Amino acid sequence: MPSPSPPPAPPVLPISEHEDEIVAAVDANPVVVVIGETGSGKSTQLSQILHRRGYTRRGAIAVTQPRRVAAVSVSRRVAQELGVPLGDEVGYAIRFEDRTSERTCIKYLTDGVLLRESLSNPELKQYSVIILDEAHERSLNTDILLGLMKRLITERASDLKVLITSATLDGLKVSKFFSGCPVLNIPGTLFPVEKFYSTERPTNYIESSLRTAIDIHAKEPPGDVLIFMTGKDDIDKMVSKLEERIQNLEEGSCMDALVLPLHGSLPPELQVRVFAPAPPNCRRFIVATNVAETSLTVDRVVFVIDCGYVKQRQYNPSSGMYSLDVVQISRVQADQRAGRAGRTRPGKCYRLYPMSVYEKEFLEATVPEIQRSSLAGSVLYLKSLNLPDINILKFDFLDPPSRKITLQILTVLIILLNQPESISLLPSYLFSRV
Ligand SMILES: Nc1ncnc2c1ncn2[C@@H]1O[C@H](COP(=O)(O)OP(=O)(O)OP(=O)(O)O)[C@@H](O)[C@H]1O
Repeated sequence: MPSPSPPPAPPVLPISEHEDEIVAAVDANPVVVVIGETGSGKSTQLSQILHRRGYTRRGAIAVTQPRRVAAVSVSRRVAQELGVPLGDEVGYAIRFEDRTSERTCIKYLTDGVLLRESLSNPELKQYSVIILDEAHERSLNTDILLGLMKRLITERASDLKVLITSATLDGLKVSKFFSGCPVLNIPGTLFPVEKFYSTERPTNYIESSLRTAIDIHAKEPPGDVLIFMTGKDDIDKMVSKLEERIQNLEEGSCMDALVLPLHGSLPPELQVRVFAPAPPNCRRFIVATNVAETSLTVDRVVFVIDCGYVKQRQYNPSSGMYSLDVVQISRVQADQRAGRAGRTRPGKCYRLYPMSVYEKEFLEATVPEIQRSSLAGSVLYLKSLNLPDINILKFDFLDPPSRKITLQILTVLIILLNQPESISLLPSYLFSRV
């Protein structure tokens, strides 16, 4: 049998050049915030650095990811770099799938899975280090984990280290939240990404993305294309139209092409197709939602097309309902999207909006989920997690809701539990946003 090919040599990434500084900060502090540009090596290298420097002797390292596909793909990459089988020293745990073993000392998991683990083991004693990666996404789960970490570092005084990492998080705010913990800024990316802007917002971003994709295919050298769409419907439309237009190109005028969708409701075995080797002389078009926005490295992606929109769940206080709306992305999201190119070679990002829109209309960062949710919903969610010894009124949020309203919500929820018919008598502000 042929012997397996040796694992690729780990790349020297900006973060690796700061190894001593990172380890010194972690040695000396219970919490450290690491801000590093996209592609600098936060997701794949921090866990390996701390493993190398002895932090897994007393427990495992947990690294949270906001999305399942990222937990799977990053753990696979780290296992490959360390030359170990996935599920052994390096593994992952996502909803419905646990690929870890007794030997696992670096575990990638979604923030939801870590929260569930904290129900059965409130002190999370199995971990010596917890890394909350991509914290800038500010999902409700991340915000709850930040509060839990604050409590844990007091309870587990000297035997737990927490790292909070992000490409763009407001480091000072998080540092203040954690009593002035150090913030390490790691400059540098591996490869440059050239950005191109449209002169105006397209009236139809699907059509505009299609034209850009075909243009790249016809004129640019080999390299895969990652196209950001807002949701499954857009993706399905885009995939079929793109396949049709590629077929209509003059035979022999372009290399072969393969179009692949990537979104959260795709079964895991179809999601991971984007990481499989491509057929030779073939350009792949990966049409994705924001699941491809953070932590993901798809080897050979050289071109990114960013429509500038995202589908976001938000609460509407006047109707008392949640809706999934297509909204403008934030600058942080735009930079994360551009950062998917230029990871393994120089890249290009086509932004289907003018630079002035990026600079003046996009929000700096995505509005935290807690501020897009109904306060009653968030309180109920926190209650439903059934976290031991949690007093919701005292729960430490990075952006805490008002104590007065939280108290009213709790009172109302207790009343509703006993008299559900009284809901129509309640003032609507109780169900408004945090
Ligand atoms: N699956 C992979 N195949 C090839 N190279 C990879 C892979 N995963 C990571 N890399 C290399 O490691 C680099 C760092 O990746 P990593 O995910 O650790 O960065 P990051 O700082 O967490 O980025 P981001 O904030 O954008 O997620 C990539 O830019 C790329 O060069």
